[in-house]
Amino acid sequence: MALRGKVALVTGGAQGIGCAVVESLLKNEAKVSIVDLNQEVGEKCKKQLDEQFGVGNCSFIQCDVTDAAKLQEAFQSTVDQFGRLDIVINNAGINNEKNWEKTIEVNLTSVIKGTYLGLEHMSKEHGKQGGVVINVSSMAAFFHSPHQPVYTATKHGVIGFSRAMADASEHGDYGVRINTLCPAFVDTPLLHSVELEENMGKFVKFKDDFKHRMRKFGVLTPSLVAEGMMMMITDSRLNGAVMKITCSKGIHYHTYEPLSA
Ligand SMILES: NC(=O)C1=CN([C@@H]2O[C@H](COP(=O)(O)OP(=O)(O)OC[C@H]3O[C@@H](n4cnc5c(N)ncnc54)[C@H](O)[C@@H]3O)[C@@H](O)[C@H]2O)C=CC1
Ligand SMILES: CCCCCC(=O)/C=C/C=C\C=C\C=C\[C@@H](O)[C@@H](O)CCCC(=O)O
Repeated sequence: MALRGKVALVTGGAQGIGCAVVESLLKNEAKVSIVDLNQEVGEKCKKQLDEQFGVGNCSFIQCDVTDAAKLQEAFQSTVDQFGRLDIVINNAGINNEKNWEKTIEVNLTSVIKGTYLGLEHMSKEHGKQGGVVINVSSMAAFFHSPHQPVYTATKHGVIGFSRAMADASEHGDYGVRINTLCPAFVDTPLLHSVELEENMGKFVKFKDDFKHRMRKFGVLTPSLVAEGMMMMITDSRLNGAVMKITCSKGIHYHTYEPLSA
């Protein structure tokens, strides 16, 4: 499955799920722009990927996705450097119930902004060639927990927004597919934040229940999540899809009842 000649932008691409997706994209000969808040981790990630895949195939742009101007610059810099944009993965996310307003800004508002910026650079309504947007939600949108009420709300929002935008894209003939990825627990640094009072606030007292769920439902690898992401990037039939990835059922799709009066 070659993506030779395609250009991808991945937010939160410096570690965790995002880094695994960046690696998969490079393995399939795409050019990739890594957009991440963390300068040190981002530069280390790019150095490693340059050694693995050769210089010139990926770039790192230090950017806080909640800074609208910086995010717009990151998209433009990507197009300036690689000449086009075909794939946008709005992956950056945090888990902070103390600073819950920030969680909404990163996990939902910035996903909306990243989707709209993707349309500016890919949609036929703007004279572009089309493309695909993958927005990262979570199985938390299907299995809520007392531990992370605002995180859960943001992930519900990502699904609702993405499905509505997929319909808008179809009705408006944008030529851009918009799909959602809902992993269960994944072995990344983010998962360990659930034990921290600085992240969870008063909800940290529920951490034992959360850890029980992790033991019950299992913990996925970032590489399996990247595999699911690549499926939604390359399957041109998928628009408005909601992919779930769990230990019990692997990669599968949520099915919705047909709309009826
Ligand atoms: N780890 C898990 O169990 C699950 C994670 N997810 C979602 O997957 C996505 C990726 O999460 P992980 O890889 O687990 O987390 P992670 O913490 O390992 O990686 C997230 C990356 O996003 C970056 N980031 C955070 N805030 C940012 C900002 N304001 N601007 C730019 N970059 C920013 C971080 O620097 C980091 O490199 C998130 O949306 C998360 O909600 C969904 C389900 C389960
Ligand atoms: C800080 C990161 C927190 C991430 C939180 C998160 O993603 C929570 C996930 C919660 C639940 C996962 C449940 C998985 C269940 C499956 O194993 C299966 O039993 C569900 C079957 C139903 C289905 O697949 O629709």
